[in-house]
Amino acid sequence: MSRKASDNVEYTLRSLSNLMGEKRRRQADGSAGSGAAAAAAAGERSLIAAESCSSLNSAASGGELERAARRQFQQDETPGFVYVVSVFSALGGFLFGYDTGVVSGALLLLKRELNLDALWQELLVSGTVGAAALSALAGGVLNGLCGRRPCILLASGLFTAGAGVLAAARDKETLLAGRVVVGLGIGVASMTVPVYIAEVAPPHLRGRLVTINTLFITGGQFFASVVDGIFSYLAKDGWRYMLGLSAVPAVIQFLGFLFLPESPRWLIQKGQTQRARRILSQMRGNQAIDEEYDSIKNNIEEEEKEVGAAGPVICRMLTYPPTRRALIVGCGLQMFQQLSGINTVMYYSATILQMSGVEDDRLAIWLAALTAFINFIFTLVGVWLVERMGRRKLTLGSLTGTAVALIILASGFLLSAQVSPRITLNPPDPSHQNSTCTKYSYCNGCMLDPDCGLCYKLNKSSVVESSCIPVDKDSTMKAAWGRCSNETVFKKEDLFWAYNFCPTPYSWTALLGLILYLIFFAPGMGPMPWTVNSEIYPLWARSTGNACSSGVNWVFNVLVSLTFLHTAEYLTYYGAFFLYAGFAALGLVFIYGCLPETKGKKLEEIESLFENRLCTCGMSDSDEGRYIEYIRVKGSNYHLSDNDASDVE
Ligand SMILES: O[C@H]1[C@H](O)[C@@H](O)[C@H](O)[C@@H](O)[C@H]1O
Repeated sequence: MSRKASDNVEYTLRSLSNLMGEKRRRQADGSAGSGAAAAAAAGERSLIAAESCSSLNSAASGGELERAARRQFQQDETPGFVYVVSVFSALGGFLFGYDTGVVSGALLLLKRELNLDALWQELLVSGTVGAAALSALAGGVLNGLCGRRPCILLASGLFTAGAGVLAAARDKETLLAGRVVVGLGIGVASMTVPVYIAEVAPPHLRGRLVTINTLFITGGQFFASVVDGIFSYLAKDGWRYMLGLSAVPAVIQFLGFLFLPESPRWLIQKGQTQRARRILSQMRGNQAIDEEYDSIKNNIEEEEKEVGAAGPVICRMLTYPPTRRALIVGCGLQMFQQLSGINTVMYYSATILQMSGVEDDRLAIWLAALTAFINFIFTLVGVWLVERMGRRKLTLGSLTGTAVALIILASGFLLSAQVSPRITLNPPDPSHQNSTCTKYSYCNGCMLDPDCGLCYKLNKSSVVESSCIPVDKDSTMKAAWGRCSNETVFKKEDLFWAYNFCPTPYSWTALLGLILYLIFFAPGMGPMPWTVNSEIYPLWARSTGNACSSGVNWVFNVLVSLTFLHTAEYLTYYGAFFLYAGFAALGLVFIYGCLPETKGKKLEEIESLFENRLCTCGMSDSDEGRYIEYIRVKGSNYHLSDNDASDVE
């Protein structure tokens, strides 16, 4: 991906002015009296400035300078080191995705082996997410005090220790301790990695490199679902492999980061300027770093003068309007990411697939891996699009599609509920326990009750002889008693068992909604909240800003996942998905009004985008639609889309 030198022509000042001279002669021959002719009377330096100005304005004749400058630019290779550093840090994203994704498969085995009740299953899932929320918040202070590198080392240490504890656990209490340790690692990694990558990346690649971190998150989730699928065949101790495997990338990251450098921006802030310069030039290869270095340094000095250094950072952020606005935008983005229901959709993908006619549990697990794969592949599309479309357009387009997909998904559930099969048989309970299952007259009620399932026959695709029966405590694939209690027997007798879904002719609508949801969500709403947050805060507020917004992400993650089943009970499935569609629509209004474009800008320039009132921030993207490229001509910086080339020397 590094920029390859297209040819080896060295464009010096002389060759550029020769180019200018030639063009001037041609212009004088053709039409006299151009603005360039006037500039010809002035010295060589101003001549070049005026010439290049007019040459860039004229699409027909300005091509030479632009091409020359572009060729010079192309010789500035982005060193592979930046990619190495980004990939090693993004392993934190991989572990975030893996550890949050793997638990659903592990629980299937654990609940049988360790006899886990619903409360313990819940604790093992939300213990991690809750710990992540807390440590993301604490990570802000750590990042500010100790730097990005020690935080990444700490996160990989926690991931390794957690994986070890989980793989060796003998009881549920130890498992919970391991999950909490892993959660602490996830929280620190989720807020540090995007910040670190944004701080080492050159501006034209920043969006892409930070988005790679989310690609690794979804990659981790996909890998986890494959591991779950494979080890689900191993009834004894399969969960130990599932939970312990994450130690491998964690150790790799830890070892790698022993040799990788600290963020140069953090070092400059702490006054370690020599080290910062050395690392910055390592990251920029053959490009001059003076301008970037000075701009970071001046920016820090100005920030200190403007905002002062007294008081806790969060108070200074809240009382200084540009950072307050940035914080609202950053936290809002993370909140709407979770409120549009990604984790519910992912978690319930197996159910949605079952609704659409996939009856085998194991097949549903593999199809859930397919869902995670779609999420991963379309995040890759986001990596490709982010520097082309920019953050704002990508997020707006993605959320619009997500809202439409949620409406389709909800309609699928609604249609299915409306044609929900009637319950026609009510066999007596042989155990004489009063189960709630007998009270339902339609499959829809039976499906929403986690204790019941539907046993039925099919007569040419219509459901007949249906009964709502308690589900077996050890396996959701069969009933506790009656016609559907013995899998091998009932399958031979053409009986079917539906747990968590109702067989209806409209189930494909929900499947269509699910696929569209992932296609639209993954390239934009998945990665952009992380990418944008890594860019919008000035250096003094970056750690705290990212800590708060990551904390918001995790808090809403827990809220949405924990409330889904209750929401579905009160509002039914379609009600829940319509609710998420409503949140997505609100998110659209928020993003349209408040999210400015940050593409191509230096981190130090971004603060100025938040100088206007919040609701007008979204309008301040004057560069939207323009392709910005900084090129260096003999050590100076030149902006191809600027008309003023007076700094070309
Ligand atoms: O950006 C990520 C990604 O979209 C994941 O798929 C999701 O599980 C996370 O919650 C989210 O923060």
